[in-house]
Amino acid sequence: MTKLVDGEDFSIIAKNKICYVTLSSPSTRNAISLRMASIMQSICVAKESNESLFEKFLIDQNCHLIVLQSDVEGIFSSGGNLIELQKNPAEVCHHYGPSIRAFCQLLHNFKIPSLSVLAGPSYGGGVEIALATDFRWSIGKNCDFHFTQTKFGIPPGWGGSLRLSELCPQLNPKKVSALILGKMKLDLSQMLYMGLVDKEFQNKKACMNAIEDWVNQISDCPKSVRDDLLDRQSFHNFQELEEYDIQTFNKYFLKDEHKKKIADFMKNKKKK
Ligand SMILES: CC[C@H](C(=O)O)C(=O)SCCNC(=O)CCNC(=O)[C@H](O)C(C)(C)COP(=O)(O)OP(=O)(O)OC[C@H]1O[C@@H](n2cnc3c(N)ncnc32)[C@H](O)[C@@H]1OP(=O)(O)O
Repeated sequence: MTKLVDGEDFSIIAKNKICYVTLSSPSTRNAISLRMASIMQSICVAKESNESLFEKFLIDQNCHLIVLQSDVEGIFSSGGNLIELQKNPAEVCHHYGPSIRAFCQLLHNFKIPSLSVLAGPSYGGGVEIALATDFRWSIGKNCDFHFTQTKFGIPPGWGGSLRLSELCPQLNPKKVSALILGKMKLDLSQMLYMGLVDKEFQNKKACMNAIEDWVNQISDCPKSVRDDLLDRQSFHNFQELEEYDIQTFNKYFLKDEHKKKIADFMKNKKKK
């Protein structure tokens, strides 16, 4: 196990090719503090053209998956830290929003998949953080999204509005605005229906087992195939993507590794 961030309320640890980002601030229901945001800025903002400390950590630790989780019972995150935002002047909080946005953008844009494990509800910016990852898996029934930003006279500011339209193409910008203006709540059934939650689990053990199995399957894939598949995200034009998929398929089709894996599969079938 290797630690990038070892805070009491916010940690980033790599273990068995999984990077665990854990929120653990029971006293604020996992609100994102100024200190957490400052750490996010220091590890997510790249200096010059180099990779950020977080990206270097993920590469050096050979991580295949980023898991964003809460270890506070009954909450994922309560979003912006209202107490700190109330008592600090704007100039002290100048980097707060951009730092958290950089963290959310890295979760979404870095080449390996990212997953939020939702075992409790999220509020305001906490929803936006949960939306930043590629996938969301729920544990139990209470993982509601509460869009409370306008309760505080502010629109979402950590990328959540755009992510909603990306994840739910049926939610055009006008519908996203209407949802936020309504301070709406989405419950698990709605989130499953909208594709905002990708898998549901009855308990934490089942969810963690599924995460480990996913990473084992990723590890089982030859590195070059894994890297080529992960490079798909750099294409945004479907025609270029189709050409890339055909090119990479032909790169491996009936080559030695492909033939060997077919032979191993057939040999194991005979043993059964
Ligand atoms: C763009 C982002 C945007 C922004 O930055 O403006 C935001 O994210 S605004 C914040 C959006 N968050 C919310 O709307 C959630 C506000 N909190 C609540 O609604 C409740 O606290 C809840 C539902 C999270 C928990 O309710 P519960 O009854 O279980 O407990 P308490 O309300 O007594 O809270 C316990 C304890 O936690 C502190 N707390 C809760 N939320 C926050 C927060 N967002 N920031 C700081 N501290 C928070 C609360 O003050 C209590 O502390 P205590 O010392 O025990 O009084």
